[in-house]
Parts: sequence; structure tokens; C-alpha cells
Amino acid sequence: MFNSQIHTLNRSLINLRIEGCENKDNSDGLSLEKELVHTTINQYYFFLEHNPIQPIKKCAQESMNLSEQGNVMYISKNHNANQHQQIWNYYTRSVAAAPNDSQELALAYSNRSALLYHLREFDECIKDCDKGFKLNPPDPLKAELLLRKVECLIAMERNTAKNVCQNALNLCKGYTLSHEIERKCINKLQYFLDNNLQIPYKKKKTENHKTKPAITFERSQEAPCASSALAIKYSSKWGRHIVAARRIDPGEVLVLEPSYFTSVSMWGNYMFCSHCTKQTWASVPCKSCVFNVYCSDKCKSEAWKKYHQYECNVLAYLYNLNFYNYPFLSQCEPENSHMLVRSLAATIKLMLIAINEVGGIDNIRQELIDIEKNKDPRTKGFFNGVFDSQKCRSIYSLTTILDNVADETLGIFTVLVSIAIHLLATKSPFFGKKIKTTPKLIMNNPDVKFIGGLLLKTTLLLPNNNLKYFVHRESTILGQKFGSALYPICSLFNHSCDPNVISVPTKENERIVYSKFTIEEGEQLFLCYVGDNYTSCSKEERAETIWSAYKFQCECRACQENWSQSLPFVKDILRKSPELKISLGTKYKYIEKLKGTIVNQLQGNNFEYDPKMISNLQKLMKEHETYLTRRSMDYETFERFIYMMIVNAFGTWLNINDSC
Ligand SMILES: C[S@@+](CC[C@H](N)C(=O)[O-])C[C@H]1O[C@@H](n2cnc3c(N)ncnc32)[C@H](O)[C@@H]1O
Repeated sequence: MFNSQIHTLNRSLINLRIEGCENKDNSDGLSLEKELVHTTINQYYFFLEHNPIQPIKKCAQESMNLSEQGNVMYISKNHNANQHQQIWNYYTRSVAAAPNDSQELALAYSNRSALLYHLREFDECIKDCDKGFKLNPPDPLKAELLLRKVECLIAMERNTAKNVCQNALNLCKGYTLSHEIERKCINKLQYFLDNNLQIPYKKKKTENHKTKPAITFERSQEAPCASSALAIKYSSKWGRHIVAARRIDPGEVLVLEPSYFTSVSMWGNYMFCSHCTKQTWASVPCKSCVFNVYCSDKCKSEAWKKYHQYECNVLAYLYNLNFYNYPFLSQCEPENSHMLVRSLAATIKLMLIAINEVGGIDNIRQELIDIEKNKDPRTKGFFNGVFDSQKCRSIYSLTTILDNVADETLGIFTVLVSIAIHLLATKSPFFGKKIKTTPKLIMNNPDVKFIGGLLLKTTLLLPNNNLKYFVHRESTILGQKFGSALYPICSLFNHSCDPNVISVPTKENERIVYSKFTIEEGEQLFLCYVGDNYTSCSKEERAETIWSAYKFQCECRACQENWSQSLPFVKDILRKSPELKISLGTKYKYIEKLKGTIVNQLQGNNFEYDPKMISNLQKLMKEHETYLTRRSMDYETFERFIYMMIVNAFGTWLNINDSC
């Protein structure tokens, strides 16, 4: 049954791809996507009808289990940053899983507040104490929350500490407490008052406030988030791409672009706000689902209004989807299935944000029609001559992977989209009210059909243009992926394994792009999409990474000419060439001296961003390039310094204690 279903569906999809949809209206550019989803739903209805998914709901027992797992780790001593992070994750998941207004929620807040006190995140700890207290838990828990809040206020030397302490003591005296808790809470509060709040406590680690310099550049008229040093071009070989409109210096900031959309990854979930992606200790959970947590009630209500009211219930079903129950999906490895559902969820969010931006289904249809009407591939998605980073018109003009993706992969995507569209229609109020009809009839609704096509287009567009967020830890410069985001202008840069520009995400969800080398007027600018350039892995390894993530064969120079991975040191180049040594020897000594000064300065300043230092480095890199060579280990070292300074000043840091 399964095999024949796969076969029939596969054939129909392949036929559609080959024959196209010539007779269909393609004014919105979605005729193929709509037909792919329609055909899948028609042939798949049996599975949609007979394999109902159970939604994941808030569950008191699950919340208790998660808290318990956090407690087991918490009571073992001498945690490192990883353990702190895991305990925090357990407690936050416990907060998210607890039913609204329940005692389990109060307990989860209380557990997390204990961890936050332990981490000396006192302001955040107070937030959790207050939230737990408001839920009116049993007296012993109330007493503990009051005590913890007082301890935070004392630790922060707040003027209010004395009054709050006195009030807490009065309240605790009225509670029914065991002898042990009475001794712990009442005696401690009394002790604080008797000793004029003079108790030994651990001070909060002082934060290293990094100076954030302003970034200014003359703006491009066509792409205001980019510098006027850049121009958008089109060619049949490279599609849309970015070139230098003038000579560009190394280290020059060329783009500062806010994200159109962000999505937190599995690793980052529960540590970063599901809406604004800010790191958030004392997060508040979504009132309905167990997946989203927010840094504030403001983010929570903004997300709900813009998109979460529609995706919330859909996610509850999707995250419990059993791939083994469905032909096509049953071929996926279990690890991949999780990743696929996460990226589908991100796609749904992106589409809902776009629809919210323009004000409804009819308007987004019109946007697509307008994009299609423009036959100039260079200015597709422009509005009044501008490519705007905050407009879905720009997003839906970006390239998709439809042409490169294999039939089976397209089959998996289409089946996932069909399941999602069925859930969106039947389990969420997205189409006005929940549609009560059979899966087979659902595509008769023109809005459902259009949104099915749009969701498939978004699913094929996102992986092609997604940029990852990295978080840096105090203890290490190496990043961990905590989310991804879409930046329309950054999406116009092509990839090279020998990139001449670098991109860094900032904690405000922007992306900085700066030059790595001097770039001559007219040269194309390339980012490295995969983090590994030609010096760090072989051509074959790079080809595999690029293909699995982006489905294209790299045509950069390093791949075409199969460059060697090893880079020489300048002193070795000079040693091998006595003539060069004579002509450049003095220059090299000068550069080495300058480099020494900068290395000392960097180490002394703990890699603080210093614009003067950047300009010195730029000078140095230019000298190096002019007199020696840009393809040397020495040059890579300068480049690394610039990267470290930019990451220090603008990047996202996870400030989590590495010891107790
Ligand atoms: C993010 S887009 C870059 C902008 C794209 N050129 C356009 O027309 O919109 C990524 C797509 O550009 C093309 N591309 C980027 N770098 C490439 C490279 N080094 N070799 C071949 N194709 C590349 C591939 O088609 C890829 O799917």
C-alpha cells in the first residue's frame, strides 16, 4: 500500500515538474507549487484522514518530570557552563509545559529562581519569584520565594530591601510552616533585619560592558541597508549578485541589515525569546503551547497578534507528527525528521509574518502578482526603485531551490506542506474559522489552495537564503547555532570558498557585512555560506556541504582551479625568493613591527572594539596586500583580529557562569 502510494505520488509530481502547468493561470507565479500541493492532498487524503495526530499539550506531570531532571543536576555541585545551561533548559521547559495558573507552574518558577540566584542573575531571579508568588502556591513555597527575593535585593544593595524584608517577615509569620522551613525563612529574615542587612553574599559578576561604536556609511539608493560602495547586478551565470561600485578597503562595513524574520533553533529554544531572539533568563511561556517562551509580555502579545495565534495549535500537532505513518516521510532518518519539522515550522512563521505585514491573503496575492509583472530579473521585488529589507516583496523575489532539488526531496517537502496546510485549515482560525471538511475537498477553497502554493514556495525559498545566528560564550570564541534569520540584501551575495566579505550577526538581530580584502571596482562580492573556506577543507568536502544545504554546485575560483588548502607564511615566501627579500625586506620588518604592537594592544585590551585599532589593522592589511600577499597565514591572522573585534562589539554572547 505504502510503496504503491509513493510510486503514484512520485510519478504525478515528476509529471507536473516535466510538463509544467501550462494551461493554468500563473499570474502569481505559483501555478506549479499550487498543483504540487493539490495533487499531493488528492492522493494523500487517506493518510490525512486515517492517521490523526495527537497534539502536544501542556501537562502537569511532564512539567514535574522536567523540574525533577533539573533538580538532579542542580544538587550535584561544581557546575560548569554546560551544566548551568542544561539546568536552565530543564527548568524553562518545565515552565513552558506547566498548565496555566497551576501549582506546577509556581514550582517551576521557584526552581528556576533558585538557579538564577545561584547564577547571581538577581534581577531575573526576582521576576521568577514574583511570578511564582502571584500563583498563590502553598505557604512553604511562598515563604521560600519571599526569602529569595529579599536575598536578591540585599545582594543588589537596593534601598527597598529593608521594607520588603519586614513585609516578608510579617507575611511568613502568618503562614503555616514546618519547623524546618520556619527556621530557614523566618529566622533568616529576622537575622537580616537585626544585622542591618549586613550578610555575606556572593556579589554579581561585573559585566564587561562593551563599547559599541556607531556604524555609518553613505547609503545605497537602491538598497538603503547597504553602503553606496555596493551595486546590485544580474548575469545569466550568477543570477543577481553584488559588485563593488568603487574600490573598497579591507575591514570596511558594507551592510548593516535588520532581519526580516528570525527563528530560534532547537539548541537556542528556551534560552532565547521566540519573538525577538534576545537571551532571556526568566522567560514567560505561551499560554497555549509548550514551544514558545518570551522575554516579556510585550513580545508575547506582539507574537500572538502577528502570527502565533495561527501557528500555535498547528505546531502542537506538527511536533508530534509520526513520520512512519506516512509514505514518503517514512524514508527520512529520525534525526532528519525533527530538523524537517523545525524548518517547516520556521517556514510557516515566515509566511504568516509576511501575510501580517501586507494585511491579508488578498494583499499577499497582489504582492506576488506585482513581483511577477516585473520582467527585469535585476529589479525583481523592488518597490519604487528600492529593495527594502523589511518588505515581503523583497523576500518573495529571492531564489528558491525548486530547480535543483531532487524529486524525492521535493516529494517530502510537498507532503509536509500538505499536512501543514491541512492543519492550518482545520486546526487554526487562519482562514476565518476552522474549516470542517474532508482533506480531499479542502483544496476547493481557493484561499487554501493559494496558501498551499505559497507555503511550498516559502519552504523552497528559506533554506536557500537562510543565515545562521551564532552565540558566543565568554569562555570561548567558538559559536553555537541558536537560530536562523532572513536578510534580503545579504541573500543577494553569492557564495565563494574564497570569500572577500564576512558577515557577523549582532545581538540586535542585524547582520554586519564587512570586507576581508581590498576589492576593486567592478569585482563581485562573495560570502562564504558554510563557514568552511578553501583553506579549512578540501574541494570534495566543501562540495558535499554546499550541496546538502543549498543544492548547487559551487563555481567559485577556488573550486574551479582546485586551490591548495595550505597557505604560506610570508617569511617562508621571502626565504624562498632572495630577490623578493631584498626588495621587500624592510617593508616586511615594518609590517611585522606594526603587527607586534597591535597584537599587544589587542591582548591588553581583552579584544575590546577600538575603531582606531580597526583603522590601524586596515592600514596594516593594505600594506600587507600591496607589498606581500593576501593569501598568506599572516594575512589570515589580521583578518581574524578584525573578526574578533567585531564579534566582541556587536555579536551575541551567552553570559553564563562557567563555575559556581
Ligand atoms: C542566496 S542566493 C544568491 C543570489 C542569487 N544569485 C540570486 O540570483 O538571487 C543563492 C543561489 O545563488 C547561486 N549561487 C550562489 N553562489 C554560487 C556559486 N559559488 N556557484 C554557483 N551558484 C551559486 C545558487 O543558485 C544558489 O542557490
